[in-house]
Amino acid sequence: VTDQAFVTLATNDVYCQGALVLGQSLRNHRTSRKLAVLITPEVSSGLRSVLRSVFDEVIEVNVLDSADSVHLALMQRPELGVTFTKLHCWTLTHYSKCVFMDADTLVLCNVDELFDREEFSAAPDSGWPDCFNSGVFVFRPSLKTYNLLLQFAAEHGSFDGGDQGLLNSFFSNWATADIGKHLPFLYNLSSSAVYTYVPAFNHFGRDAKVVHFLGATKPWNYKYNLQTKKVMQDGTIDGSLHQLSFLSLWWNIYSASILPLLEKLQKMEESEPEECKVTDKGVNKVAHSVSELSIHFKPQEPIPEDERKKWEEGRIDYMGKDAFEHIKKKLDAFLH
Ligand SMILES: O=c1ccn([C@@H]2O[C@H](COP(=O)(O)OP(=O)(O)O[C@H]3O[C@H](CO)[C@@H](O)[C@H](O)[C@H]3O)[C@@H](O)[C@H]2O)c(=O)[nH]1
Ligand SMILES: [Mn+2]
Repeated sequence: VTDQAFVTLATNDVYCQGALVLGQSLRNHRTSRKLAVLITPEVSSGLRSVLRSVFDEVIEVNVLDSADSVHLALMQRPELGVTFTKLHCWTLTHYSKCVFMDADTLVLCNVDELFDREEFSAAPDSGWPDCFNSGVFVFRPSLKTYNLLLQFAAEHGSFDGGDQGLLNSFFSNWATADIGKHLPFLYNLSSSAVYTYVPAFNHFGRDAKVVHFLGATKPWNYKYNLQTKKVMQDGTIDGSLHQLSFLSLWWNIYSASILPLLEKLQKMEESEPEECKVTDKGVNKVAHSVSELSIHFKPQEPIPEDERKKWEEGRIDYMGKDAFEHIKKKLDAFLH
C-alpha cells in the first residue's frame, strides 16, 4: 500500500534516535505501509542519511512556513512552535491516510489494522480519559484541515501548551461522537500508566501493541550497558519491572539495529578528506549526538564530575580531547 504511511516527527538529533527505533520496530513487524519522518532544519546531515536508511521518506519542514496571516499570528506565539511542527503531518497529501506516532513510541507487533480506522482516531489519555493522547492517531492529510488547525491554533492557542491540548479542542467531539474513533488503550500504552492500575496491566498488558514513553524521561535518557544488555537502575529510576522490560526492548532495538548504522556513518565520515571534515558541520553534529548517548554508557574510568557535567550540558570540546576520534574510541570500547 503506497498511499498510506506511518508518520513521525523529530526536530533534533536526539529525538531522531527515538524516531529510528520506532521506524525499525515497524520494519521488524513487517508493516506493509510507507514510513515517513518529518524533520526540521536543525537535524544534522549525518542523521538525515541514517533516517533515510530506515524511512521511505525524510521530509524537511520549517518550524514556521505557512505563507498566510495565520503564520504571522503564530509568530507571536513562539511557545506553540513544536506543536505547530506536528501539525505539518496534515500537509502530506500524497498519502490518503496516515497514522501519526510520536518518536517516543515503539510497536510490539504489526499494527497495520490501524489504517481501517477513520480520522480522527486516537486512544484515551491516561491522565484524563475524556481527552485523547496525541502520541498515536489516525488522520487524513488535507491542506484544508491543516489551515483550519493553524487558524484554530492562532485564535485559541492550546490549553496545555502542546499539540495535545490543541488537537483535543479542535476534534472536540472525540469523547462522545463515535466509539469507532476510540482506539483501544493497548495502541498507546503509556509506560507510566502501568503503575496506576497494576491489576489491569497484569491482566491485559500482554496484549499491548504500542508502548509510549510519555513524560520527561525518555528511553535514551536511561543508562544502558551494552555488554550485559541491561538498562541500568541506579536509584533514580522508579523501577517497575514492566517499565524496565519496555525500556530494555527499546535499547535492544537501538543497539542491534541503530548503533550499527551510526557506526557505519562514522566510518564513512572518517574516510572523508580532512578539510571536508573540518568544514562539514554535520560531522560535528553527529559527534555531538553520539556523545550525548555515550554518556549513558558506563565509563571504564569514572569521568571526573566537572567533565561529565560539561558533556551533559552539551559543552563539548570537539577539536580537543572530546574530538570525534576520542568519542568514537570510547564507543568502540563498549561495542566490542
Ligand atoms: O524537542 C522535541 C519535542 C518533541 N518532538 C516530537 O514531538 C513528540 C511529542 O513530544 P513528547 O516529548 O513525546 O511528548 P510526551 O511526553 O509524549 O507528552 C504529551 O504531550 C505532548 C505535547 O502536547 C504531545 O505531543 C504528546 O503526544 C503527549 O503524549 C515527540 O515524540 C517527537 O516526535 C520533537 O521532535 N522534538
Ligand atoms: Mn510522546
